[in-house]
Amino acid sequence: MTTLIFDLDGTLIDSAPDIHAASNTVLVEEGLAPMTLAEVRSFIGRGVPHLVACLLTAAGQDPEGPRHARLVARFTEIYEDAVGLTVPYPGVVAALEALAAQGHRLGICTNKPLVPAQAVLRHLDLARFFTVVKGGDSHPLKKPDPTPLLATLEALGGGPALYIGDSEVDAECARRAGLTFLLFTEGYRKAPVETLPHAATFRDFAELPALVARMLAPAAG
Ligand SMILES: O=C(O)COP(=O)(O)O
Ligand SMILES: [Mg+2]
Repeated sequence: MTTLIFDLDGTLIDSAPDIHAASNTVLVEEGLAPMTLAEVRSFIGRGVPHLVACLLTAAGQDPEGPRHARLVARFTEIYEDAVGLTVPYPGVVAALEALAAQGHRLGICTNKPLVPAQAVLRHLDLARFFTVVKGGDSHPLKKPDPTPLLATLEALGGGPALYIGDSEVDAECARRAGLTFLLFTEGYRKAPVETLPHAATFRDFAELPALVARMLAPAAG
């Protein structure tokens, strides 16, 4: 048994369509042009203030101007329970069931704010798997700072742990926290796999229970 901590957006769930829709609502309300799903997806991973700064920059606006705080507030309001377009990646539920049945303690450390993170976990019936969920606003610093990941681990009781995520931010956070990192390759990562520090990769959640078992097995020989 060990502690397994998961990232959320781009790892357990494909939430980009809801984040895209909320982004375009705030852009259009501001008189700015809507953006494509691919563009908005590339802005996900460092929390809402960063996402909004990217939206403003891409729209040719000052990312630090007075609009920033207004758009963060409006995005937060719209996105609080925007769950209708979000789905778990294939195989996620079965993998979590298998890992929970093996007695692993499961938690989440995401840069998504806590309220929408909990809303989407409830909506997709995933909340039952996780005893601890930390959001991007649960601590003063966000990933890649190691503080939220270490706080998640501590809340889960400490001990040996793996962090499972999809992005540069997660890889860097795990490295700084001293946790073994497993990279899900089908999420929102922008850099090539080989440029991210990681212990192993997987592209299908059906592979994860066996991969976790391999990572925890005492080294052969
Ligand atoms: O909401 C974000 O920007 C990222 O969320 P994640 O940390 O779950 O990938
Ligand atoms: Mg992610």
